Amino acid sequence: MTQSGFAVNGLSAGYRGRKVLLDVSIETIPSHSLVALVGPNAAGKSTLLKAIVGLAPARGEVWLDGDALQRLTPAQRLRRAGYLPQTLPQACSLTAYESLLSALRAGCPELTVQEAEHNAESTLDLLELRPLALRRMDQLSGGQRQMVGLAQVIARQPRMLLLDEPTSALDLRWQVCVLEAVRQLARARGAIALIAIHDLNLALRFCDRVLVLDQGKVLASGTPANFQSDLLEQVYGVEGRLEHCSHGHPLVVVDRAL
Ligand SMILES: Nc1ncnc2c1ncn2[C@@H]1O[C@H](COP(=O)(O)OP(=O)(O)OP(=O)(O)O)[C@@H](O)[C@H]1O
Repeated sequence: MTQSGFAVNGLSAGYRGRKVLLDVSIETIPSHSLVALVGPNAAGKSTLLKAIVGLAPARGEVWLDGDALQRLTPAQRLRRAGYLPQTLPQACSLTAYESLLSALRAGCPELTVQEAEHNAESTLDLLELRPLALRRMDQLSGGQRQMVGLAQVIARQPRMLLLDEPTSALDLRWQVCVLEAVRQLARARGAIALIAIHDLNLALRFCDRVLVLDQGKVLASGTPANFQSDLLEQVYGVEGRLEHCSHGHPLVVVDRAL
């Protein structure tokens, strides 16, 4: 692959001989894009994100701007693709700002102090986190710590963002703020974001493409407008409908579990 963008070809991964991802391929995702990675529990979403950054053993090709990421070390991959795990950052005695700066210095040692401070401060502004800057991490709520974790990834300004359920601990307002901020990064800086997310309505509302993973395989991939309601039964085992809200956005309504 020589063009810019991100793609995966024939990626398989597993744990101790048990296969979890089976020959996953993702067509080229261009710059400026947000892609939602959806699917039921244990489908392999986290494993896919980890395999991309080299944190889960995998075979296959992962391409970013023509470079084969699988030939790089996990540390080198993490420089290109910022990864937010499902786990929250440590509840330590550092302030949110100190923890952000320290993650930034560890991840981007080439930055001067002024550059690191500038990146940290612009990230706090983007995510509206100034009010938390001087609060200790061990005195923040779970959602607040999740926001700081996201800030740690965004402040490094990676080409690609791999976010594992970045809104799972957040209330309605912060869920929207996070997705708007990631979309702004994609649109303004040309970043690519792959976001594992359970909330189909957020995925359909904010992402350019939705990738449905089920039992370790890509079952469907398309724009939100092409999302098929049959997938609700097939993948999630629920009876549901796809409606459109008064603003025209697709909306998933679940009637019952089957
Ligand atoms: N470290 C591990 N060791 C062994 N098996 C694992 C490990 N991590 C995940 N698995 C297994 O791999 C499968 C896929 O897990 P994964 O976390 O990738 O799914 P997921 O789609 O992210 O699920 P969820 O939506 O519940 O977070 C599951 O069956 C899980 O039990």
